[in-house]
Amino acid sequence: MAYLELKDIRKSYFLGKEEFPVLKGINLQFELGEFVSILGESGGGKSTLMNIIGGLDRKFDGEVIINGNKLDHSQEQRMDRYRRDEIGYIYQSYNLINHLTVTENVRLSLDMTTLSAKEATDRTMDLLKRVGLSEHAKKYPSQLSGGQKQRVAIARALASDPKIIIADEPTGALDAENTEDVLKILDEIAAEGRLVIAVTHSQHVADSGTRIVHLAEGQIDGDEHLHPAYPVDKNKGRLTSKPLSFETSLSTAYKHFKFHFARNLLIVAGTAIGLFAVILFSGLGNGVQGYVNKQVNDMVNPRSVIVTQYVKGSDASGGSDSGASQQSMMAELSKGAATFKQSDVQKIKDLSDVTAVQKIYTAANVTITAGKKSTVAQTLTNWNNSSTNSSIKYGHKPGAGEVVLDQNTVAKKLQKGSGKSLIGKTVTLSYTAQNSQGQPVTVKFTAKVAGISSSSVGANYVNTKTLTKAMKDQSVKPNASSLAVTANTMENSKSVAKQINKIKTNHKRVFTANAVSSMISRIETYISLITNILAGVAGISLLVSALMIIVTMYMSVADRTKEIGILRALGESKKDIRRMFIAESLIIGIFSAIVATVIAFVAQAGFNAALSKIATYAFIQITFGNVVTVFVIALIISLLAAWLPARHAAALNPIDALAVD
Ligand SMILES: Nc1ncnc2c1ncn2[C@@H]1O[C@H](COP(=O)(O)OP(=O)(O)OP(=O)(O)O)[C@@H](O)[C@H]1O
Repeated sequence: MAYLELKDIRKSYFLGKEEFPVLKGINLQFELGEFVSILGESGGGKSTLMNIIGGLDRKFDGEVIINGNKLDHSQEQRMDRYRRDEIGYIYQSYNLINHLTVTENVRLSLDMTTLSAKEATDRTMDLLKRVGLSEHAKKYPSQLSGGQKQRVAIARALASDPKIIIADEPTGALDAENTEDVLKILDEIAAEGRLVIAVTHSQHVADSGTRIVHLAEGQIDGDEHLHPAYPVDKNKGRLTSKPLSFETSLSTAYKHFKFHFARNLLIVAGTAIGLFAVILFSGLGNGVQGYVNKQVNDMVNPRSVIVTQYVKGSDASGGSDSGASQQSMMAELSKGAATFKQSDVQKIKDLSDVTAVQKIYTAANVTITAGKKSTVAQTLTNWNNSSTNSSIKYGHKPGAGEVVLDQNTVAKKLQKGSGKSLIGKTVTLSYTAQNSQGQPVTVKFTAKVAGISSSSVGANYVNTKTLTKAMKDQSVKPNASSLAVTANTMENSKSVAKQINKIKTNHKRVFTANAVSSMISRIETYISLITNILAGVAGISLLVSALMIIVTMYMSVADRTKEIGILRALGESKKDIRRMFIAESLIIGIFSAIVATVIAFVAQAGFNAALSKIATYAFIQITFGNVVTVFVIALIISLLAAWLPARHAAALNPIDALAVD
């Protein structure tokens, strides 16, 4: 039984409906150890026949029988394996992969064998030595002569230890000396017990083999045995093939990425800008949200509910979520409203979840004098449950006979510098109020500065007893402007506010209550709205990034069409080709995400340093989660962007791909 048998092979090409028969019933038998030359006129169908034997062409009639088994083109994986195991291709135009070195070109098929990395390297070096190219191992194909390129191609064809070597005009582009070298190697290959089938126009080449088959008009018109076939050692071990691993696809993709580094760098830069925008805007959202929370929490206890007397028409929604702004709340505080009835206050105290109710007294336009300097504070409030220690920058909360002054609006005007040195000094405070007879009187008292506060609304605090005593001294009745109600938890503060708003006396609503936490939620909603708008802008740039990757991938497929043909001829499957392009796109995506993250952190440091002049707060706060999100987005974009081009590449017909110039 012949090792390779062709039975009635017929093949036609079609141009439109017109049929052009090329092979018209080829019957041939080949043995291992033969060096067969196929001679024939140009256009006679020699290459077509080789593509059929090589398992690249599937549209033909007849049978190719290898070692007793018929090739079944409907079995994609078995055909890939056939090309990997049985066939080594040598082309007239070498068909080396330009972005791989000589070693890497030869190694390609070995990556599809079960050899270990070291064994594969050793075999590669042995093959290069055999074809006399050890010294050129690290060169790229463009740095080799024609003869050297063909010897690399021979080494590559031999690498996976195939039984059949197909050489399509292997010496067509070589001078006489190189032709002799190549013929000698081909003869040695046959002598090793392989079947060498060489297509040639040259009688000299044909005479170097063991047999000459002549093809004319699509039929065999001559079959001459010059020498007997070389003997075959049937016990010789063979390499075992395996499908390409994902790591190899990844490393091939990385080599291509590196080879076109400048171009890819631009793509990475473009993609990174989109990702950078996402990461930076997310960080800005976090920072601003954190800043506002801090500001609000520093100023007022988030568990507190500020309650004022209900004035008809002043609170349209009547709900706790009406969300008073900071200014309106402070304005309410300073208004000086009608007296809270003790019985009404008791109703608040009786509510579940309420832990304390305290009156807030507010004096407006208070003149504060320290030594020879004086200034006017817009409001002065007693220290109450809604006040927070964190609003005090230096010193402590006001005890009996003590006051805390706002740093920017008061302290800095009384003392140069931070105002810290005022702590411990005594200041005089005075303001005008009405006494119980309705006459204007000046409430005046002294207090020791206990601390300096710093908040965006400029709050000055005095000890409650100290303030009420000073009022009483001038027969001014202390009227609370509002109540500071404290809920047991921040979450409950909203429901407490709702319940307070529902309190009725004689069927009339009594209070307007605003939970501080509602105010925070409202602000957070605005911030997340702005953050989302910014994310939308970033989304558009991401879309552009994705388009860039798609264009790059399509360009890459176009660039590498020939390479795809070569890899398919070497036995790579459609899946391997798809994976190679997806891997390259993933590399671009990951590089872009890394670049974006690095730039974002640099920008974060720069912006935060610049913004520290406005407030000592990190306005951009990139979290680990933001970084992870950007990497996930980058991976998704690159996968999506690679999908179509990769499918297109995998679907290419290997023969057409090889024919591309
Ligand atoms: N894809 C194709 N579509 C249409 N016709 C084709 C195609 N490929 C080859 N042919 C035609 O088939 C015939 C045989 O081509 P083939 O390349 O097999 O010849 P060849 O014997 O190898 O020629 P040469 O010695 O010049 O390389 C030629 O007439 C060619 O024009």
